[in-house]
Amino acid sequence: MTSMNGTMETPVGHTGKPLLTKESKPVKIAIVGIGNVGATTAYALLLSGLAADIVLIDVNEKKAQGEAMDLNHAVPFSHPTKIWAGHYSDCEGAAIVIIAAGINQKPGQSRMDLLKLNFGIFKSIIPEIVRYASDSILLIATNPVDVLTYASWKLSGFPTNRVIGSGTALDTARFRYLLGQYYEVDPQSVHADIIGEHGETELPVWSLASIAGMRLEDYCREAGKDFDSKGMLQCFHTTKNAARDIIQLKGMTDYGVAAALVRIVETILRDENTLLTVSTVGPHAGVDDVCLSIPTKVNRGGANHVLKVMLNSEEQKALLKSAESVKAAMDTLNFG
Ligand SMILES: NC(=O)C1=CN([C@@H]2O[C@H](COP(=O)(O)OP(=O)(O)OC[C@H]3O[C@@H](n4cnc5c(N)ncnc54)[C@H](O)[C@@H]3O)[C@@H](O)[C@H]2O)C=CC1
Ligand SMILES: CC(=O)C(=O)O
Repeated sequence: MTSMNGTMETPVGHTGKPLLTKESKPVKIAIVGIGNVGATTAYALLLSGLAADIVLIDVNEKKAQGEAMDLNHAVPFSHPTKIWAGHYSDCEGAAIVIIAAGINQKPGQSRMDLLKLNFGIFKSIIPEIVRYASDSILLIATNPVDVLTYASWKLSGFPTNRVIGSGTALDTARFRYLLGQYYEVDPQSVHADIIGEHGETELPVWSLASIAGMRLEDYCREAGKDFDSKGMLQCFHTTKNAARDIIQLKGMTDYGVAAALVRIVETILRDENTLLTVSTVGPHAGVDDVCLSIPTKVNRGGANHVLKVMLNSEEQKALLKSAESVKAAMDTLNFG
C-alpha cells in the first residue's frame, strides 16, 4: 500500500493492528497434543503458509518428534516454515497455542464421557502454557470442547477474548456442506449456522438460514425446488451425528476440525473480523459464565464480540437448554 507522499505503509487490519507482511515479526504457533487432530492441524497449518514457526508439544515426545520430521519433508513443497518438537518453554512468543491434547471418543462414547480425564490433563498443561505464553490466544479443540474452553479460561486467568474453543465451527461447516449438497449450491453460498454446545444439545438456526440472501423457502421457489422440511431436518441430523458416524467408520475425526482450526487461526492473524461459530465464555442465553458457540467476531484480539442473534422463540428455548446442559457439566469441575 502506498501513501499520498509515496512511502510504503504497513497494511493494518480492522483492529488497527498490522496485517502479516514480509516485514512483520514471524508468527509462531504452538500445538499441544500431537495425535490425530494435532498432527493434521500442523499439516494444514504448514500448507496454509500462515506460520513461520510451528512447535509441536506432546507428552509422548517420540510421537511429536516423528511428526515434526515427517512434516519437515513437506516444507520444500509448501512454505518456508520451521517445525520442531519442543517443550512448553518453546511456547514463548507464540501468538496462538492450539490445544488438542487428551483422549478421544471410542465408538459408543459421548464427548462428555471424556471430561474427567481431559480436565485432569488440562489442569497440568494450562499453567505450563501460561508460564511461557501469557500473551497468547488459547484455541481449544479437545472435547468436550465447551467445558474445556471454560476450564482453560478459569485455569489461565486470561481475558475471555483470548480463550476460544473451536465450538460449532466444525458443525456449521458440516451443515453448510450438507445443505449445499441438498440445494445443489456451493456450501460457501449457504449461510446457516449450528449454535450452542458442540454436542448433543446443538441446534440449527433455521430462522436465519439463507442462500444468496434469500430465505430457504424463497430460494426453493426461485430455483424450482421443493421446500422439503423433512429433507432439511435430515441435513441437521446427519450434521449432529457426523462425529459418531465417522468414528464408527475410521475411529476418529481429524480433517474437518483441522480445517476449522486453521480457519480460526487465519481469521485471528489476518485480523479479519470474520463471524465464526466459536465457543466463548459468556453470559449466553441468559446463563452466566458458560461456554458455547454463537456467531462471534474474530480478529487479531481473539474473540471480540458475540452477536445478539435474533432467534425465534423455539430457537431461544433450545439455546437455553444447551447452555444449561453445558453449565451442568461445568459445575462438576473441581478447580481446587
Ligand atoms: N472440537 C472438535 O471439533 C474436535 C475435537 N476432537 C477432540 O480432540 C482431542 C484429540 O483427539 P485425537 O487427536 O484424535 O486424539 P489422539 O489420542 O490421537 O491424540 C491425543 C494426543 O494428546 C496427547 N496427550 C495426552 N495427554 C497429554 C498431556 N498431558 N500433555 C500433552 N499431550 C498429551 C497424547 O499423547 C496424544 O498424542 C479429543 O478430545 C477429541 O475428542 C476431535 C475431533 C474434532
Ligand atoms: C470428534 C468431534 O467432536 C467431531 O468430529 O465433531
